[in-house]
Amino acid sequence: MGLLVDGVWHDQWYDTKATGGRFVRTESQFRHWVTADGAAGPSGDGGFPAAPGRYRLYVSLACPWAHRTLIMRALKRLDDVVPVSVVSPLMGRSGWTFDIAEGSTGDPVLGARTLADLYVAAKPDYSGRVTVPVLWDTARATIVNNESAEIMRMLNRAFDAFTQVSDDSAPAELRDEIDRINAFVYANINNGVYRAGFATTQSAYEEAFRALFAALDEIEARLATRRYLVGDRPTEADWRLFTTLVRFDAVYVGHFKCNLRRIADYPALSNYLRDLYQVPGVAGTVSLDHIKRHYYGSHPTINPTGIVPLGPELDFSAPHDRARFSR
Ligand SMILES: N[C@@H](CCC(=O)N[C@@H](CS)C(=O)NCC(=O)O)C(=O)O
Repeated sequence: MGLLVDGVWHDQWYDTKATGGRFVRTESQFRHWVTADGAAGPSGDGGFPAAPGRYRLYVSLACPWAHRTLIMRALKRLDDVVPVSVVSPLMGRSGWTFDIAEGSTGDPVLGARTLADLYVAAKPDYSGRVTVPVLWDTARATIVNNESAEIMRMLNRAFDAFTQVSDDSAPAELRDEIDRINAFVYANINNGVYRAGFATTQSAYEEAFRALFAALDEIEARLATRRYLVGDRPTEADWRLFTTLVRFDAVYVGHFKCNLRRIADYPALSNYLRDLYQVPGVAGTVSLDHIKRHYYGSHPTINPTGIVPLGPELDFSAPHDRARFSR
């Protein structure tokens, strides 16, 4: 694990000293948008028109943020339109790599050895973290965007001319409600598990842990009376929650010490998780192998032996009770 300073790689762990042991996630820096016609989006510059095969998505199958973009690509059936490269699950001293022997698909575009090579190719003096997901533009040889929330919204609509799937997972009339739930889920659950797991003081851990389980209780209550978080079809809000839930019992309970309850102990959340998993296309985006190998193998300050636990037994394909809610 490390970061780039003026384009040079430095191998160092997160610095939590300045923040009282709290893990604070940094802002993504590449914020251009692919749009249907190449006009500028909500941030960054224009000049990135949607086109089949032009943009490549770089993901880790382990990473919950990258995972949400991969789900959107699967739901919109953009597999041939936006090709994907998968990094190796292990994030070691060189950060994310394209080590094929370790499970990466490699990088056919630049023949890069590490993800940092892509960041430097896009911006030779880049300073900051080298994170997945990355949306790369092969025409301009640069990073369009490295913020998963925004890449999700691009995949949701910008490529509609090249897919049969016109579904909108963030429809305008539900947008305010989706944004409200997303903010709550992000702060307390998606990022909450990391704030618990990467805390370096007891009080920072306890603060994150309490907020996490209070939020899960609140979402459990909401999902006891409705099939999805917002509206009567799965929306972006559900997919953003899903990527944390699907990792929870395998990784966050043990590795990140989020062990008050498992998702399996929540009746509504566990059925909801299976319901979403069984949506066509979604199961193919879930790799518990990459997920477990990444977390247990890449954080030596938390798990120095790197031993990957064999359990728990999980079956997301088992029947669920969610069809009782009318659509
Ligand atoms: N805000 C970013 C966060 C992405 C992120 O933090 N990804 C993690 C993997 S789960 C990463 O690449 N971390 C490497 C690092 O922090 O050095 C997004 O949602 O796209």
